[in-house]
Amino acid sequence: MKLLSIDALDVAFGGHLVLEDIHLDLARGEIVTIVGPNGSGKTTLLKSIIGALTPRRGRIEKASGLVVGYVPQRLHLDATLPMTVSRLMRLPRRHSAHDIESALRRAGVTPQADSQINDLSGGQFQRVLLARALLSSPDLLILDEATQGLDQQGMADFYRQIERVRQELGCAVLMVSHELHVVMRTSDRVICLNRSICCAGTPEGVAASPAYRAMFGHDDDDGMALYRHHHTPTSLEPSP
Ligand SMILES: Nc1ncnc2c1ncn2[C@@H]1O[C@H](COP(=O)(O)OP(=O)(O)OP(=O)(O)O)[C@@H](O)[C@H]1O
Repeated sequence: MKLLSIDALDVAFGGHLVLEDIHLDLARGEIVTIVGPNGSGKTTLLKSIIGALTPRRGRIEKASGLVVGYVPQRLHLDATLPMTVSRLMRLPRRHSAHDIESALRRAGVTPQADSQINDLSGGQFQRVLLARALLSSPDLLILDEATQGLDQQGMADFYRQIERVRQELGCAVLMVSHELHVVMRTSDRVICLNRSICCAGTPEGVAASPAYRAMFGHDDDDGMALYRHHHTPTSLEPSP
């Protein structure tokens, strides 16, 4: 069943067309990653899906009652204002202490509810944002560069957590990432965006496509080696 169907979508800022003729379907339970250079329209596409931007043309159809959880690219918090984990989790809606605790656990982080946000590591903070998006038990989880600022290990751990969440909730995941090597291991499908969709398909198919190679060169060779290991149980498994 389709959760989301995007048809002939154009989005413009002023007279400047940022997304052109986007067609995209999402099914329950799949992990789809959008890759593309800076300014290629990735965030604009996610914001259009959550309804924060109005398209110039085209349609975005959502399954009836679709619940979307959104982890934004950045969350600017005033470092001088005290803010506890519990308070952040209750913005903008109140949730029970039990629900907050189970969302944090599901996101793989267990800070004390009265811990200060400013005292969390980058990885813990990203997981608190993920937990916040999980509070509504989403059918579709949307993440915009959720691993920005994390080191390689933190990133790999974070994406493993996303796979666990997908398994537990059965939700679809649509995410933007610049981490090509991790994307290749985690995603069912990759969409390569540069104002319009240049290529799309399985990670291996996209990585082999001329459009993708023209955009990203061959920097992903290590990542593809890891990816192949991942899918070839007889060869060496990638190191965690
Ligand atoms: N609110 C806005 N007003 C005007 N132009 C905008 C606005 N938001 C985005 N843009 C422009 O739209 C284009 C696409 O931006 P977008 O943030 O979607 O790209 P992106 O692929 O997510 O980039 P990055 O990888 O750097 O995050 C850019 O040229 C950007 O300057």
